Amino acid sequence: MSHPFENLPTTPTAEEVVDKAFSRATRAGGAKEGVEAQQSMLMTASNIVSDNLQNVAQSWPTIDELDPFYVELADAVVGEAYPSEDDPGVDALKQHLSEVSWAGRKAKEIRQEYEGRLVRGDKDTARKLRKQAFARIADVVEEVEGDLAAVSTARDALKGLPDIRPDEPAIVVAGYPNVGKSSFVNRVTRADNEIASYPFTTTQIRVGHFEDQRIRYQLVDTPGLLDRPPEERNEIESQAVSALEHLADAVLVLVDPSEECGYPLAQQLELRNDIQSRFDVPVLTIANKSDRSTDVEADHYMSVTEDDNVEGVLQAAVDAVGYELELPFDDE
Ligand SMILES: Nc1nc2c(ncn2[C@@H]2O[C@H](COP(=O)(O)OP(=O)(O)OP(=O)(O)O)[C@@H](O)[C@H]2O)c(=O)[nH]1
Repeated sequence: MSHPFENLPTTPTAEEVVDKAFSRATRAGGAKEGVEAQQSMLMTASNIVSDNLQNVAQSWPTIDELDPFYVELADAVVGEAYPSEDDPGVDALKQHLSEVSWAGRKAKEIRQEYEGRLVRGDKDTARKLRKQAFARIADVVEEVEGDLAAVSTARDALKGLPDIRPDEPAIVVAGYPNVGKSSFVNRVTRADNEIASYPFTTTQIRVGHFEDQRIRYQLVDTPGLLDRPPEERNEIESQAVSALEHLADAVLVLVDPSEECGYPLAQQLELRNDIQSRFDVPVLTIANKSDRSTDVEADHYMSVTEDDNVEGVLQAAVDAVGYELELPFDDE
């Protein structure tokens, strides 16, 4: 499994749950007669409803136990998927899941309540009571119709998350549009279609991979997130940036001193300063397009299109990550 939401099963609709429960119940009842037939129908319908609804809730990971990167990212993704809720995000999702679970338990309770009464009556009374119980079970499922739909929406949105792993070293690439971020990522990650994109609000998260000393590194490009001043990010985008803070082991801020990208260098460096103050990991300033200009003080210079020092920058990024990962051992 590559991320905790990848294998979530499809969420049934309320109608599907009810249809399945009652059609199976009819079949089960057909095999028996009299009061027994009614008992069997009730039991089947109630079991199917409670199993299906409780499965919905149980198929989800316990969100609070996930890596904070996933919690933040899920919060942003679900927030985006629930535009009309007062308090969108994973808290709303948790609430929907708990309603669905409640309905599953309630279906069981209704069966228990009617079971005893069914045996005591004659055939006609049993039939009447069974119908009553069915109506109540159907009502309960209908009550969580919206919750099931919301769970389904969240599931679909989260299933498409890119394969980003918080337990693998991650180098985040930042910088204004057109400074050369995607040229860099494409240049250094293996070309075998490894770049996975995830459309996210107005933006994407792109992940590519490379290996160094048998360690797999993730190179995360975030066009639309870390490519403009923080005040221009909406709430959901800011949250996605918080997720990246949990993920990043190093950040490469690409700047284009030639200003061919269309943004003044001073503005690009301001973004770098903001990222530096926000991220708690090494942040390297990489001046790209060195074939055009080197007119800035940077940690490294490179030109992606000329292939100049691209490998050197990658090595510097790996070294920065290594420095981060080894820190705890240095304290001993
Ligand atoms: N001369 C020169 N041009 C470069 C260099 N690196 C990238 N470019 C050009 O700059 C333009 C933008 O590069 P991209 O890689 O698309 O930039 P980006 O930062 O990913 O842009 P967004 O995807 O919009 O965020 C392209 O036309 C590249 O060919 C370089 O080192 N030198």
